[in-house]
Amino acid sequence: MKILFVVNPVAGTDKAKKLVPLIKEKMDKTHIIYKITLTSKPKEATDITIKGLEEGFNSIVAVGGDGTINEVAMGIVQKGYGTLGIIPGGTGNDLARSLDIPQDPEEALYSLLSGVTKDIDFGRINGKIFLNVASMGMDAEIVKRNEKIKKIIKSSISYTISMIMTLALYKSKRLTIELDKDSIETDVLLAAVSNGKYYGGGIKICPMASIDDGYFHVVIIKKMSKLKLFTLFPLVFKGEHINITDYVSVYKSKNVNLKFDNELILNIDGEVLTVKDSVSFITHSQKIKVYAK
Ligand SMILES: Nc1ncnc2c1ncn2[C@@H]1O[C@H](COP(=O)(O)OP(=O)(O)OP(=O)(O)O)[C@@H](O)[C@H]1O
Repeated sequence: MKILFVVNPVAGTDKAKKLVPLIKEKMDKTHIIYKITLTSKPKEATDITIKGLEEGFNSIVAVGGDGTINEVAMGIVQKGYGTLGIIPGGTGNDLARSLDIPQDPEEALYSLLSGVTKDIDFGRINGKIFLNVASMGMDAEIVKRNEKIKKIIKSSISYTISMIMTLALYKSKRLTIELDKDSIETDVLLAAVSNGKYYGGGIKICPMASIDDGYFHVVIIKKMSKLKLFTLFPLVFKGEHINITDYVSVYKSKNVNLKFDNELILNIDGEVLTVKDSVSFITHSQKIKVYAK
């Protein structure tokens, strides 16, 4: 094992940066060759990963949130080798949660050093990859709004505030959802293409999603009255919304194509992307090796 730790100093409003001394202290007690590199700008983690793999580091550990993990994974996918490690240092850390990686950074490091790995699926969309959840509709608007609010309120409560504001203001969107075996046209509040179970800081959007089964689970929440929405929404936190079958459907599919008028805001592993007219989510035949049990 030769490990490169890629630390995003701004992840989790500097939570990841504060983990550097802990990583040094614990790693110095081992005989493992390691290096710690801090990113200096967005997207740089991909280039750092590629360079690290070329220098002979076989394990690249993302120290940050889901955005950092995604960028490191992109480097591993581009090179076609290397094992991904995760030390949760972000705000939400939902992929770690979906993978049962401890939220405590020290425990996550020990778990990683035990060397157990798992091959996980990932999806492709417009040249990007996603490991956890790609979603659209109300929740993508929540993430977009949260990007503004978290600059003012530097705490995970910003997400709750964004959520309440969006619940009150959001209008549904007409989508045609093409799956392997079905095509559905409906007004949706939210649709989530899930590889992992959790997003948004622990919301169990898709309890039946399995990160290594080769499929996406697609959760579709249909248009409903605001009153109904306020009663149904709390159920999402525990994954109980899927029992409200009048409004919520779940499909299993290898590929998903969405068609819509004008623009759609997507939330891909916590990052916002705006797309036009249509977008496809494709399961990739390649897998990513991750330190997880
Ligand atoms: N040095 C840097 N300066 C500014 N932004 C950076 C830097 N390094 C990485 N980034 C960007 O920070 C963004 C957020 O990272 P990340 O998702 O890991 O943290 P988070 O948002 O706190 O956690 P989570 O997604 O789990 O809620 C990413 O889009 C990444 O490109």
